[in-house]
Amino acid sequence: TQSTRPQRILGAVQQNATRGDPRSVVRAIDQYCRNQEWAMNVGDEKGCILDSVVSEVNPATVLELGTYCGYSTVRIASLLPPHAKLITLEFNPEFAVIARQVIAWAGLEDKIQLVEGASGDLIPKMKEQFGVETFDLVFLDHWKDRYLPDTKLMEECGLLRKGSVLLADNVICPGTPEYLEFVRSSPRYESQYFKSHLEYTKVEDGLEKSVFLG
Ligand SMILES: Nc1ncnc2c1ncn2CCCCCNC(=O)c1cc(-c2ccc(F)cc2)cc(O)c1O
Ligand SMILES: [Mg+2]
Repeated sequence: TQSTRPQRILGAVQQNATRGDPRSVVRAIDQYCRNQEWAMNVGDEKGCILDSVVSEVNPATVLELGTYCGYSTVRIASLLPPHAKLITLEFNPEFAVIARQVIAWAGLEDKIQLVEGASGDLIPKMKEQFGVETFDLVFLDHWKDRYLPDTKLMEECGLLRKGSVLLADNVICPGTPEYLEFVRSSPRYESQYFKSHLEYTKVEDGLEKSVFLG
């Protein structure tokens, strides 16, 4: 039977990456997606910007919206301090099955909790079900029309504190116009655009970093 793209990405990891070596997992996925077939990972160019923001924030708690195959999940978790935790939400069960195996190959199961479900349903349950107070860093990489409603939802649920950092992928391509307008005009956020390119292409895209001011 025909394999799926996420299954082929997992195969590339298992063939080319070293178990327990997260950076080799990231490299294997980038090489596969650049040379064999495109996939919607944040990729190596935007990934370097992601790395610098993660290192700067040095977060104890991270929320990722949209896991896909776990590329950015592994990339972020590989930079976290010892007791830090990353919760990643994935809607698609097929993607979740693959992401769990990619995360296991990287040896990062202890830092990462993958939860299946829609962000709009799970965000209000974060405190009671996952014992989270607030998130130091949120990486938004899910449905582009959910970035704004979910940001408002996180505020309402008390999941953001003064200084929490939101980092949003794809603010140009596919684009998140309502979200951009909101974080750039709201007095409660300090935003900065990092110009880059859509993963594995020359098309413009970028990351928007927004600090919640409380
Ligand atoms: N827990 C949850 N709650 C809600 N939605 C949830 C979810 N978990 C998952 N999803 C649903 C996310 C579906 C994938 C989102 N990402 C994207 O749609 C995406 C698309 C492109 C792209 C660009 C140019 C093109 F020509 C084609 C595609 C690039 C990217 O970097 C992207 O991240
Ligand atoms: Mg993306």
